[in-house]
Amino acid sequence: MRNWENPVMLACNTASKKNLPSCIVFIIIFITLLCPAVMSQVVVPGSDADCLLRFKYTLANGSVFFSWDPSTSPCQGNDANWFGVLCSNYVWGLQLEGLELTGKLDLDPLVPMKNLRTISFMNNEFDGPMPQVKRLTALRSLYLSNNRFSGEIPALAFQDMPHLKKILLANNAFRGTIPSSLASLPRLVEVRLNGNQFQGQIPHFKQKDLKLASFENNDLAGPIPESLQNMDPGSFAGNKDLCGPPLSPCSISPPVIPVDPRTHPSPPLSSPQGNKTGSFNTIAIIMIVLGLLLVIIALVFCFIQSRRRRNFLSAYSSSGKESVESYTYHEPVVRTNKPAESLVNHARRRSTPDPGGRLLFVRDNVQRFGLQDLLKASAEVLGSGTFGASYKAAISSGQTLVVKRYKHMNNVGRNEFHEHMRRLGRLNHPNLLPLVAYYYRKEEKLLVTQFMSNNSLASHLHTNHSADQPGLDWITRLKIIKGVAKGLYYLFNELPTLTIPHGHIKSSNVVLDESLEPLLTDYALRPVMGSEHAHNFMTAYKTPEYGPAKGQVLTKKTDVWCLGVLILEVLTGRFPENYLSQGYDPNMSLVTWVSDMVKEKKTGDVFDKEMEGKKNCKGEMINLLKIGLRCCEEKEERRMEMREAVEMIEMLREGESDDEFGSIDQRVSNDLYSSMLWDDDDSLNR
Ligand SMILES: Nc1ncnc2c1ncn2[C@@H]1O[C@H](COP(=O)(O)OP(=O)(O)OP(=O)(O)O)[C@@H](O)[C@H]1O
Repeated sequence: MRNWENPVMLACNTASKKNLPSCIVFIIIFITLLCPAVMSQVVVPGSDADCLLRFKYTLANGSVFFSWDPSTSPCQGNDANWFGVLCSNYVWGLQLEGLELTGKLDLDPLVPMKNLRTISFMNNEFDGPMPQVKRLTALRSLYLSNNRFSGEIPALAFQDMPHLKKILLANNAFRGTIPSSLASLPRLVEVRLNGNQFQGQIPHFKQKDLKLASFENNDLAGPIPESLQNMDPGSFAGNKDLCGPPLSPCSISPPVIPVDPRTHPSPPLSSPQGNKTGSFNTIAIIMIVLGLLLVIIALVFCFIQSRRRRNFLSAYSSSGKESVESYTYHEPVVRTNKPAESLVNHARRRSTPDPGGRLLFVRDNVQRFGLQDLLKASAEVLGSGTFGASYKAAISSGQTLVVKRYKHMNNVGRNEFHEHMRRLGRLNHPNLLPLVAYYYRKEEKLLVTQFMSNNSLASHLHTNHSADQPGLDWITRLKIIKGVAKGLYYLFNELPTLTIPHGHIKSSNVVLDESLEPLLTDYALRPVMGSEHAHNFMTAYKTPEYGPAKGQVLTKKTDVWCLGVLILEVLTGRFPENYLSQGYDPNMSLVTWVSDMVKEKKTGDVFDKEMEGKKNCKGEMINLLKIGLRCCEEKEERRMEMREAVEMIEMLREGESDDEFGSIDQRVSNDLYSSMLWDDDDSLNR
């Protein structure tokens, strides 16, 4: 108070004795000027904003929420102004996943938020005890999986939570018994407790609607309650003392029947019957030993045979050494074309897929094949990317598939992985390469897609061209960008809860079918990707908003930036060198180069010299360049929305537009863009 009282007092002291009216005028002016500034900082106590800000201050590294600005409101209609907040006029959810948040989680500041229905803090590094949730009475779903919470959960932790339907606590370090209040939640539909150290018996879950319950990899014991006996046996795996359906029956020790020695006298030890039993036992033991020997010989034989096999498995294991360091994008398609046999010779025989495991299919309209079919197929290494290697495998049924091996998807539990894959399997768009099947093993995963005969956009843009292999012409490049934009827009609409719906947009993740129609690959993998690997290699993390100085918060506009870079790459034919370094480096950025060229009035020199068909298309090419640059505005608030970018790309025409600078020029004009002029470069008139 003192600080702002002083000028008023000072003015009034000087003025009051002689001129009271001027003092009053001064006060009015002062209040008029000060009030808006003060008001904008005022957050109504108990409001959503107030609760969220108080919650933010409890977080050890809450400073990452730079968008949680007290002078703005968390929601604007159904759109969120604040990062991680889910809005529908009011705040109904918080989704703060994969942000490396640490420390204890204190949810008390959120208690007054009576509309808060869902909270997710999955894939962080919170530790300490289970946060107190039962005062959040409106909660429908609670997601705390993949953190480091520990200790026992009090029996009544979930008491009086009438609406709670989904609880995910998987892959933490909770111990003690499963809280009884959890089993009594009236509307529970899904509960995941896998990957903890829960002990004792599973309580009797009474809910009729319970659809999914996972208890695997705990220390649970005793019979599985009758209410859960219809669940998948996999839900109980990894608890060595659990028994009863759907697992094997509990061993019941035979009842000890008291025997009356007068009615059942024991046979004498040296009776002839006893001798017969003894010799029978000896024969049985010999037979068992012989049987075991035969089994061992058969296993050794199979093992030797499998090492001789020249197939996908060999190629797979031979490149098991391929690491991130060996990734050189300068040769975008590392197409070895080595026959499988030569790969066998260099095989390091590292980990191989467990032939006993199963391929899981995520869509119905594909011909089924098994892991064994892939193992037998002749394989070709397509390349080794940042996640692992990709193999082309032609199987006997005639299908040609691509098997991509991911080594960095270990921060997610089995069930979440399965669920995410099923979610990807439901996506269906002509510009998305559909996931066909996948294989899950703890340390690595395989994703199977169809092989696309025209390779990747990267291979077309960055390999040497010749007379019989010319570079892509303008019309094809525009068609590709239009397809990519449509595919991205579909992802944005279908996966609205993902912070970065694609996350890894780059030209090698755009493959082309026989008519050069583009299909996006490697999309929506951030939820199942290890944090460290994602930060180091996914293109989303090579954008200006990501970096220690910028608060490290990615948003949907991160994908927009990557689309912009792809547009510039397609138009210039230059590879974005920044993708080879970690984080964002403006000095290596293609965006900086293009912007500088434009500022120097050399726009015409920006376009790929190998792009045919440029004649009479200058206006539309410049328009696409402008859209690319508007997608690459460093300040996110100036960057286009995906919807806007897609609409404008759709409006572009293959040929010349009515005026030289194109039909959409007004919508993308500002100082930089209006300085874009086409210089008279002969190469542009081809
Ligand atoms: N379904 C497919 N059809 C044809 N080519 C493909 C297919 N999937 C991948 N490729 C090509 O195989 C090569 C290796 O792909 P891979 O996805 O392993 O690495 P990348 O895309 O270069 O990098 P990252 O691992 O970061 O995605 C790339 O040139 C890619 O375009």
